[in-house]
Amino acid sequence: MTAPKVLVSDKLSETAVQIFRDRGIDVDFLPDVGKDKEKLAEIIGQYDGLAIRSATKVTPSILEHAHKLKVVGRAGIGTDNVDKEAASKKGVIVMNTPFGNMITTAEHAIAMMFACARQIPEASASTHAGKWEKSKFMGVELTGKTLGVIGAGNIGGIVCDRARGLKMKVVAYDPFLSEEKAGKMQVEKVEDLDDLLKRADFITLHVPLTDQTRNILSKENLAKTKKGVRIINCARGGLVDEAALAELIKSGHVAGAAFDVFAEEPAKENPLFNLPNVVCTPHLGASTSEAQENVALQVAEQMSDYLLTGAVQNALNMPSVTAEEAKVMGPWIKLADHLGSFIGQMTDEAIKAINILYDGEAATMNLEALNCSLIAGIMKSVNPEVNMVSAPMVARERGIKISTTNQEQSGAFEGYIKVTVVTEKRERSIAGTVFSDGKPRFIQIKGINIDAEVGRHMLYTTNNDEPGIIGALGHTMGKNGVNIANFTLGRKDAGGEAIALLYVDEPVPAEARAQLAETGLFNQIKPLQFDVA
Ligand SMILES: NC(=O)C1=CN([C@@H]2O[C@H](COP(=O)(O)OP(=O)(O)OC[C@H]3O[C@@H](n4cnc5c(N)ncnc54)[C@H](O)[C@@H]3O)[C@@H](O)[C@H]2O)C=CC1
Ligand SMILES: O=C(O)C(=O)COP(=O)(O)O
Repeated sequence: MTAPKVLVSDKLSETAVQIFRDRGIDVDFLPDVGKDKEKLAEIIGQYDGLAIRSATKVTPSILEHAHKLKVVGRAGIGTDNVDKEAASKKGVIVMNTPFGNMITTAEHAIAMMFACARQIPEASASTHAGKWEKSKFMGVELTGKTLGVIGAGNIGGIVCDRARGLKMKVVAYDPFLSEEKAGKMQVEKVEDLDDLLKRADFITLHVPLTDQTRNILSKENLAKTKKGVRIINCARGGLVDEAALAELIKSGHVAGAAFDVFAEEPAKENPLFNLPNVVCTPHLGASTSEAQENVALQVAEQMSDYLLTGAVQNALNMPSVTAEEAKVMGPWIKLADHLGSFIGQMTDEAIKAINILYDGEAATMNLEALNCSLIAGIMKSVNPEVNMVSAPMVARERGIKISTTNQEQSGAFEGYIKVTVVTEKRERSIAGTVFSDGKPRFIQIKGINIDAEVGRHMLYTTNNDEPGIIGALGHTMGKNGVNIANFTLGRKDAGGEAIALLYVDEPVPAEARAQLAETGLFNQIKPLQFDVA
């Protein structure tokens, strides 16, 4: 197997490069290429992985050129620079490092709050200029003031903790924050953003940029704030209406602002620039040596794990699979893919629903990952580009309802997976298990019990149970030079519906299938292919 190849297209710590190399991955460290979208589009086709920070924009047009790409790793938290929908469609996993820079960013928000409260940057510049303007820079204390935290997740939570240490009163607006957690954090949870806006002396933002949070501090909301408020944004540009804020600063309603992030970055011009008591930093929230080591190390480990073992951690568009799970579940993931593939190859009408039953051992596994594999197996027969990442989205787009049931061991097998697909015309089902040799087996088709090893090339036939079937199949394969590796038969009742599944060493040619059809013994003759590698 050739080594996977990764491109580092932003300024990551070289620790990442070392880790990729140590894990046997080819790596190109081109930290300026992320800013050059033409160059990135030109070279991205060579890479299995792309490691980025916030400068590289992973757009649909970049992804169009990313023919081999399997994973985008964000050494940091925010992934708003990655088009996750386009990546999912293309089957590319997007992962981030949700904890590596959270302390550093929270500390930056606190530093910005102090800087704004005491006008430190302007006072420093004035002192450097030899002006000694002692009376010009009158500040405010933080002790006893109310801090309004919008978004109390990882970073917001640390900011709350630090602010409590500074003896501030903290009110948090975060619909996903439980009363219990708020109680533990010693913050007051407000249900209504207006409540926070009216009461806060300082407001700090720590939400991701989404359709719900975009412009959360709109012109209208900014107007509801308390006179003399100071606003800190170390989360994302686009959360605050910068022009409206600039007007409120000029009018004296807002006493100051401290921004690390801007609607347009790199920010060369901005309505907030050069206003009194506005502190600006160039997206430095995560820029400490500690945080950069953390995120570089973590992203390189996560990407290497995925490329080398299939383990998935911190992905935004795929369920997590630990390295341990990847090892144990490997054969089951393969089985799920084969079951889906059987159904996909057999079905040529629109699928309405996929019902999946997990029994015994299978039910104890990471079912989300098994579902993804199974759905991918089904969808691949329509679109070979579909994989575990894109399959759920493709199924959703087609309006397919997916339901799963799990149950304790119910039969002779320690566990099995059964999938039933519902179309306009019929229901079709297949079940399979993994034997102790780690090989997936089909154990039931159409409710008929069988025991079939899965091969790259197979032939599936249905017939009425009558003499001559084995002979006809054996004779026809022999006549056409097709070697049979394994032959499985099953029937419902004597003389009733019967099936045969042949595992053959080469594809069964059309001529051989025509000869079988001519015998008049078969209701259905279907060549199948499975990805057994
Ligand atoms: N300036 C910088 O260099 C850095 C900025 N960031 C940014 O900081 C932000 C926060 O990151 P984390 O704390 O790690 O994220 P997180 O996911 O841990 O927390 C976000 C919180 O926002 C809450 N939330 C979501 N929608 C909301 C809404 N409509 N209203 C109120 N709350 C809502 C969520 O419930 C969650 O608790 C992100 O935008 C991230 O990109 C992160 C690292 C560095
Ligand atoms: O982690 C994040 O969300 C950040 O915004 C940090 O961005 P950066 O890696 O410093 O470009």
